[in-house]
Amino acid sequence: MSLLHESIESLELKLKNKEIKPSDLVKESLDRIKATDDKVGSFITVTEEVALKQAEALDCAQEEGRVEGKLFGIPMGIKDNIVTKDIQTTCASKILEGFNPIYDATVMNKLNKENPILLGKLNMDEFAMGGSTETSYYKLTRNPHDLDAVPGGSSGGSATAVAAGQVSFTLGSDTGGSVRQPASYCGVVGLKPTYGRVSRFGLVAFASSLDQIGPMTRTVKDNARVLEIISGLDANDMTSAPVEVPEFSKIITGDIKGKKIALPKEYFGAGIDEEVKQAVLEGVKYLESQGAIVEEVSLPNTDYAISTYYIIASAEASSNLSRFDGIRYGYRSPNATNLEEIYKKTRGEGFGAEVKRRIMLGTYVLSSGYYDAYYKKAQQVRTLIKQDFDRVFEEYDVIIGPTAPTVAFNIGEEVGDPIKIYANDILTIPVNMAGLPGISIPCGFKGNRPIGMQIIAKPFAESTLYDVAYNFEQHYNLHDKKIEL
Ligand SMILES: NC(=O)C[C@H](N)C(=O)O
Repeated sequence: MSLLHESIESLELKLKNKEIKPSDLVKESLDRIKATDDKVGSFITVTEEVALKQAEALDCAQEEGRVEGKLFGIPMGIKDNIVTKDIQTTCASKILEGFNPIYDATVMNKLNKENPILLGKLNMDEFAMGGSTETSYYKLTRNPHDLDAVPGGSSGGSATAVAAGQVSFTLGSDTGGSVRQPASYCGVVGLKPTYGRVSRFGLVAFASSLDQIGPMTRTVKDNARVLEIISGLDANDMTSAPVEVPEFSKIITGDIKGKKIALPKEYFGAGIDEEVKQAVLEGVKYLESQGAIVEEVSLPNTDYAISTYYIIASAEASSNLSRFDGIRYGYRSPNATNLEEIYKKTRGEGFGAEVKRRIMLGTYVLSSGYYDAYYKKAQQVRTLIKQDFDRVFEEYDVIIGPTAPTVAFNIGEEVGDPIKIYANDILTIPVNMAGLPGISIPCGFKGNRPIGMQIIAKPFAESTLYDVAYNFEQHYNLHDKKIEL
């Protein structure tokens, strides 16, 4: 088994005992990227030079007995919509080609204090708009379990880099399922934290009332470790919450005796693949055997989630993306002869079709005369969706269902049909609308394509999610499986 298939905890021990050096890990990571990335396509930018330099410095520190930080020497990859100082950050868009940010996102500052090693920036749907990573301007990403399948999206590269054993962990971002759905398709652990748990400062904004950055890992404990590092109040993000950050990785017990699990009937109804449904229900049966109490509930407004999301998210996107005007960042059309043309041509040439679709939709629903009919109505429905969850959480600790209605689909199968792609998020979007934490963990296969189980909890109850997920991981463990590529 390669080092990159070991847990962060186990690597930490080896590094402390000087059995391995940070440069061994980086070398293994770079070798694996070189051997596999032309097949899976996880990376937009590989930061080989930065990684080797960091490894050299950490090798010296280790020599001197200074193995400091919770991620000392651990190889990581970051979704390309999280800004990294002096390292190209493209959001997988032509409009940001060659854009080198002048500062690090808060999550990067927090990670860097723990001494991990950055291997590069990961592919995604353009500006995180999509569910298959097929809207990237730069390249196609393939599912390591089946190269004919999409990896999911928008954090497709973040999922494949972990699944293919290219790095130990990655960060993704989740606006309507973009961490959990690719985690589900690629058989890794992906968490969307409670809205406000993690600072969004330096995450290129898509829909600010929904976006959260989340860790993608091989194991539940690795996930908890990364979350406890990146969480916390940040003066640079007024929506980050002043709540205590537990040491999640230390308090996981996996004890779920007496925990009440709710199964929403809408999450197992029409449109959900039979094998996906069965795998999740079997998983729930196992949790019941561990002492949990399982009951059926209803989340009656689930049906309205997708239409509501595409109004709210597009409205916010149309406003957020107005900053890409050819003046301030990245690409500027060479064909413009005056200011007006700079705006129009830069945006016309720089944005892809899906991004343009959302900007137009968002501008439309915010325009006077339509605001009340669409945007205001969507905000009202969002409240109803949140109230559905509030009611269930009065009695239950967690809600469980599939992460996505199906396993990964074929590359090219849905890309021409946005409505089909949007429908894949039916089980993840409501969680963003209500600001709740949700995690996807592997729970089976359909053929060679992984199935994900989603666990949802009350705001800031990530430790409850981790307990249930950790318990299940002792029973169903996918992370030892090495994928041949
Ligand atoms: N960004 C996300 O979380 C995914 C969602 N599929 C979207 O395209 O908006």
